Amino acid sequence: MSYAVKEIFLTLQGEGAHAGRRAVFLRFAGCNLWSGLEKDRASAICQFCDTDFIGMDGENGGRYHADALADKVAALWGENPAHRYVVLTGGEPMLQIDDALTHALHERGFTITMESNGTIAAHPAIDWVCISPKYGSDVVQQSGNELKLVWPQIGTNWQGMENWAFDHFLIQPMDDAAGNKDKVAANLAAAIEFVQQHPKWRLSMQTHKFLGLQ
Ligand SMILES: C[S@@+](CC[C@H](N)C(=O)[O-])C[C@H]1O[C@@H](n2cnc3c(N)ncnc32)[C@H](O)[C@@H]1O
Ligand SMILES: Nc1nc2[nH]cc(C(=O)O)c2c(=O)[nH]1
Ligand code: SF4
Ligand SMILES: [Mg+2]
Repeated sequence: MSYAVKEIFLTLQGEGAHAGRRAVFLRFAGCNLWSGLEKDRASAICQFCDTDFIGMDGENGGRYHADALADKVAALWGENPAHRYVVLTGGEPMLQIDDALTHALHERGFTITMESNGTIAAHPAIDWVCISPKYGSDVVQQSGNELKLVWPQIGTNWQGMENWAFDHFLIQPMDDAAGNKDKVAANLAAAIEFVQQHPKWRLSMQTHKFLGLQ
């Protein structure tokens, strides 16, 4: 099996309970909730995506086998073997993650986080499962480490999600893919209001966006 990779880069985890942690990001190409083409955005299940995940043309992108991919992740991490941390994202990473890749990353000492929309069951070897549900999709992965709900999503049954088996419940304000500042401000206000009303949930900011990181 080979993997279609959009990009791989060293940065800090920007979101969630591990925000601020040094991390190699491995972004897989392709998603099951949107083609990634702007012409399809309005008819997609997930319409607010902030990410280009089409093709293999990004930094260190390409088609890799498991060992070559894990070697590339390790090379980007660098010499220090301690606290090795990789974030598998996309696109939808569960379309491609398998035994061979998780094994190759673990062999090289990495702790593996995955950012997934939860429509495909998480691979059991992943160390930290972050699920971000999308309204209108069927979330089968209702357990893990963090549930990161982008807000607002009209119609979302967040009350039902409070019974899912996660350690952390996070609300992340929806960024506007078209860059509309008024929408961004309104979404931030709605997210703050939500957390003020529902203390089970904590605010997750996309800190990389204001830190100037990738
Ligand atoms: C690009 S997605 C890739 C992983 C997976 N497909 C998913 O949706 O979880 C990575 C994270 O960014 C979040 N995200 C995407 N677009 C966003 C936006 N416009 N505002 C805030 N978070 C966003 C997703 O919900 C997810 O938590
Ligand atoms: N720095 C940084 N942190 C992130 N956390 C989740 C991200 C993602 O796109 O999955 C992301 C990302 O794209 N960049
Ligand atoms: S599910 Fe994730 S990668 Fe797919 S379109 Fe939505 S936010 Fe983007
Ligand atoms: Mg991102």
